[in-house]
Amino acid sequence: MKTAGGSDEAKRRAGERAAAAVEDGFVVGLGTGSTTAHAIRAIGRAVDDGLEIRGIPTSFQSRQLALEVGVPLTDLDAVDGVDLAIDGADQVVDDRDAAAFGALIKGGGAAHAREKLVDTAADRFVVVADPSKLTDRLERSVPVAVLPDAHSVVADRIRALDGEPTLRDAERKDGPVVTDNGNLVLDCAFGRIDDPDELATRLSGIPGVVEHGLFVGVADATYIGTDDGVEVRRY
Ligand SMILES: O=C(CO)[C@H](O)[C@H](O)COP(=O)(O)O
Repeated sequence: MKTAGGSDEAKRRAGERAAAAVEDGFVVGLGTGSTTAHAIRAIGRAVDDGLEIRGIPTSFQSRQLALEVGVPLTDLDAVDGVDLAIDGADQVVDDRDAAAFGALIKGGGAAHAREKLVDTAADRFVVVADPSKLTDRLERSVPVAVLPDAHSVVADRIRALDGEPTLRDAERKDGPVVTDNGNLVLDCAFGRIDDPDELATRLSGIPGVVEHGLFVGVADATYIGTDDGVEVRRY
């Protein structure tokens, strides 16, 4: 599992703090990545101790981990709503004076399409992160999941928005990353993103784009694990 950036101890603190917010009877969105994995394991331990919840995984990875640790699973079609979603992020705007305070870039694990579906369906969406994810302005490449047939035309449209798209290569497989839903991923560098909301609208308007990794106005809070505690930002 990818663990780049930030200490695993900080990730564990953030994940376990979020898991502690899960209440009996909850339907919980289970995000993807190394930080959320700590939350899923903690939820699994709570289920062992009698907590009754159902989880909705956002990826093959989170589904497998949930099954391994005994978290009962369901899906969006089978529930009336999602009480809480817990998910990681690649960058989080942590400038209280910025209009985009709390905006995220996600998709480092190429799971952002299902993550956005589940995270936005939740009554409450909590981001779990370590301090390496915090930034004044978003500036990492934005993952854009595209229909396979559309990757070159979408890449042209990204260039027209002054972005530099790179088709994400797979590791230990020839060719590109193929997402859990059979899409390809363009990692799109835009430099510093001053208005993520506007960029998000433009990206969503490109035919062939399945979903992009800008999450603007979606998170309710971020739990930031540090080496000696957890800081909470509320939006
Ligand atoms: O968006 C994601 C997957 O698509 C992850 O949540 C994001 O990449 C953070 O992962 P990690 O907690 O391993 O740093």
